[in-house]
Amino acid sequence: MKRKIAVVGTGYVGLVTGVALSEVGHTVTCVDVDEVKIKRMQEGLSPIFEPGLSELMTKNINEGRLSFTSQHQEAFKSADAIYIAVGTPQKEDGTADLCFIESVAENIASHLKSYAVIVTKSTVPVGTNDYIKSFIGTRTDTPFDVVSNPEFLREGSAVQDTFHGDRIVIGADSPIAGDLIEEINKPFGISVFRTDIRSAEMIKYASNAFLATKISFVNEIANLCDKLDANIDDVAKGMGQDQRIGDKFLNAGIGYGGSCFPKDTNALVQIAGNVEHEFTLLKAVIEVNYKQQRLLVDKAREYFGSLRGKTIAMLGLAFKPNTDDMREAASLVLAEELVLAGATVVGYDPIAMENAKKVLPEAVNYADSALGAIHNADAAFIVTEWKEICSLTTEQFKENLKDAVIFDGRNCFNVETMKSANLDYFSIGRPIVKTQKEFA
Ligand SMILES: NC(=O)C1=CN([C@@H]2O[C@H](COP(=O)(O)OP(=O)(O)OC[C@H]3O[C@@H](n4cnc5c(N)ncnc54)[C@H](O)[C@@H]3O)[C@@H](O)[C@H]2O)C=CC1
Ligand SMILES: O=C(O)[C@H]1O[C@H](OP(=O)(O)OP(=O)(O)OC[C@H]2O[C@@H](n3ccc(=O)[nH]c3=O)[C@H](O)[C@@H]2O)[C@H](O)[C@@H](O)[C@@H]1O
Repeated sequence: MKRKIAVVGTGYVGLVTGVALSEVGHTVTCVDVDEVKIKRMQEGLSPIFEPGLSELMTKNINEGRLSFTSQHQEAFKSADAIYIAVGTPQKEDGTADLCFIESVAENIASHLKSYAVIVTKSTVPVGTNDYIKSFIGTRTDTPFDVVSNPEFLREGSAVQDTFHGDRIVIGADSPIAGDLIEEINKPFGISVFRTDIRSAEMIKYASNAFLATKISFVNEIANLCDKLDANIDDVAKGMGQDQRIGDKFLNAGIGYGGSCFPKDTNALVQIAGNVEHEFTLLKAVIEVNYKQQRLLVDKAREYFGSLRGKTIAMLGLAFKPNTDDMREAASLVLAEELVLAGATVVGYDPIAMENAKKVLPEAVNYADSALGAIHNADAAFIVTEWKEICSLTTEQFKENLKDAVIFDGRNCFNVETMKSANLDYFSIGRPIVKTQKEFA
């Protein structure tokens, strides 16, 4: 059955959710407090870069199933379900900031005129849905239910993940409300896991924390490989063939960034702290990632002796390929450290450049191509493994770089190829190729 749905918040999660729900036949109105964004979307323009999103958005607007408004009451009018997809950023102390959730709860309490299921897609600490329920319940007489439906999409493949996810988690204390959300999701054909609200909230944090743990673990193994002359490529392959471990999320590099792993791991440490549980393991995961994000600067400093006066080409600025999102990107940390060390930074990213200019240190310069960035630079830092960056050739590096040295934070290039091209090459947990200079 086709339903009428409101989606509150049109970021990576809200917009993709709204577009996907309209694509499977529901009538969706997305609401956001950002009027500039709403105007853009009303004109059929996506405010974010996400492969495949613009096309689906235009299609569903044209077919009359998808619309955008800045008025909550318009979106909520006769909605069967109201999806909350606003941000839950990190506060100074690491806890999740629920101010946007509260403001949506106020919006719902003021404008809810008929029964609706309120669906929380945002990542929220355990107990938040109970809070939303009592917050709204004490402010309106209109009946409603609350369901937790955490989101597992990844940026850069959000559309693909939404249509082909591994599972849909529905946490409901009211079976009727849970059934409605299951029915809404039926056209996706993805298996559904039903549980209670608090467990659903915990599944989201536990999943992100586990994936972050896998990354920090493999990075520590890579750091050991560096010291013991083993090769992380083969170590990860050998580990991954054990089905209990699995071969996904074992790519060593300069750590995890993005809008979720850093904030959600910090939030879970705080959530544990609130019930007097010291989450020692997760604290270590966070600490490992902190060091890992700075690793290329340490390696370059060791190589050159001092970075003062050196020009470093930073290739890739977004926190991962295929996104324009700069939140908690390793490039932020690296640029800051390089500038502090007296180096000149020339950045390049195929898509995230405009967003990068807003958040990277002012001293950073930009090139309009990868080749432009490495031209006359002393060294190249590979920060994000965009296809365009990984397909640079050894000839291009040699023709353009002054010192012909590459510090690869994403293990993009083949070690043997670098060796035969006579390039100095440092990656994470793989053999060093050093042909020209003595280590300082
Ligand atoms: N970005 C991601 O890949 C994923 C994010 N999540 C979670 O989903 C939630 C949303 O994340 P993003 O989409 O990245 O957020 P975002 O920050 O990109 O977008 C949030 C949007 O909500 C709007 N907003 C704030 N208050 C509002 C209100 N009262 N009414 C209407 N709109 C309002 C903002 O203007 C903004 O456009 C977070 O809890 C996040 O942890 C979960 C899975 C994946
Ligand atoms: O809650 C969220 O927001 C989302 O967080 C992550 O998705 P995302 O951050 O978009 O991207 P990932 O592909 O998970 O990458 C996160 C970071 O980990 C790094 N990473 C990933 C995998 C790997 O093997 N090694 C590694 O260093 C990436 O470079 C990136 O910086 C999760 O994968 C999603 O399931 C989840 O919904």
